[in-house]
Amino acid sequence: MKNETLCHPILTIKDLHVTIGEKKILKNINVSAVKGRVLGIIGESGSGKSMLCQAIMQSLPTFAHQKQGQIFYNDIDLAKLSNEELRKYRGRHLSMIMQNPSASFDSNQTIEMHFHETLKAHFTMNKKEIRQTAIYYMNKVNLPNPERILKYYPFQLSGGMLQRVMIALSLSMQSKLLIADEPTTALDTINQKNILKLFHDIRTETDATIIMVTHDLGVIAELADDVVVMYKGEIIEQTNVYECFDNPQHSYTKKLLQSRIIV
Ligand SMILES: Nc1ncnc2c1ncn2[C@@H]1O[C@H](COP(=O)(O)OP(=O)(O)OP(=O)(O)O)[C@@H](O)[C@H]1O
Repeated sequence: MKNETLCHPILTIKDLHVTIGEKKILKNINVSAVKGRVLGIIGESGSGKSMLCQAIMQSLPTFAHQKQGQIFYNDIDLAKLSNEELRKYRGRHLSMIMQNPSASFDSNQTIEMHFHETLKAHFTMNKKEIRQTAIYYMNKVNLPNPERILKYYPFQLSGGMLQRVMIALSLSMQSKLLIADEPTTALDTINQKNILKLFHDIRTETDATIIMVTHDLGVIAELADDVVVMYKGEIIEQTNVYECFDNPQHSYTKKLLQSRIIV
């Protein structure tokens, strides 16, 4: 576990409420992510984990509304920024690996064009450097023959390959805060292990902050420094990873941990 006394929050969410119609999806969310540490988010399906990630990115679906609250990235409230201002933060500062990669690719653009658009927006790189960077990160996520994949359109790749391209794209921006919403669900076991090793390396070798949403308590045990447990749109437990496993407070957290032992 990284030393928490040396670190300060890069992200602070205060009193966040999100609704869909009359339904309260996120209620009174207060949480911080500390620089250089991994915050794991766990909770049953539908508890609001993805909505929380999207609220942080200020990319909630149009039918969901942030009713209240502040989302500070350092001392900037992201919820107060215009779309144009947000564009400056997305990329080098904040990026998100989503559960469903196909939704975030443009089917009319090759993978190379996606890298080009993304990297050009955040770095001063020429075409050759963009290509080299893309190949470097595609190798990191274990994609075979990256040179060939660059020429492909998203629909020519399998879900697992597209997921890895998305991870490569996100990593290529070297964001200060990386949000990974169940990044390995579309992957087979070998690639899951490889991606988790990659997150492990980012955690130990850089001062990036990672928010990792997962159903897998093994991933939490392996990667997380801090843990948030969500239940029906609320945070019911927030602690460091050792306390979470050794001394869970909430009955739901205890149930989660017990189910892991039984399985
Ligand atoms: N497309 C949608 N239309 C209507 N309501 C939705 C939609 N997506 C999510 N919700 C509502 O938002 C709540 C939170 O959903 P969210 O996707 O954040 O849960 P989650 O914890 O990420 O679940 P999972 O682990 O299955 O991904 C859900 O219970 C649901 O009521």
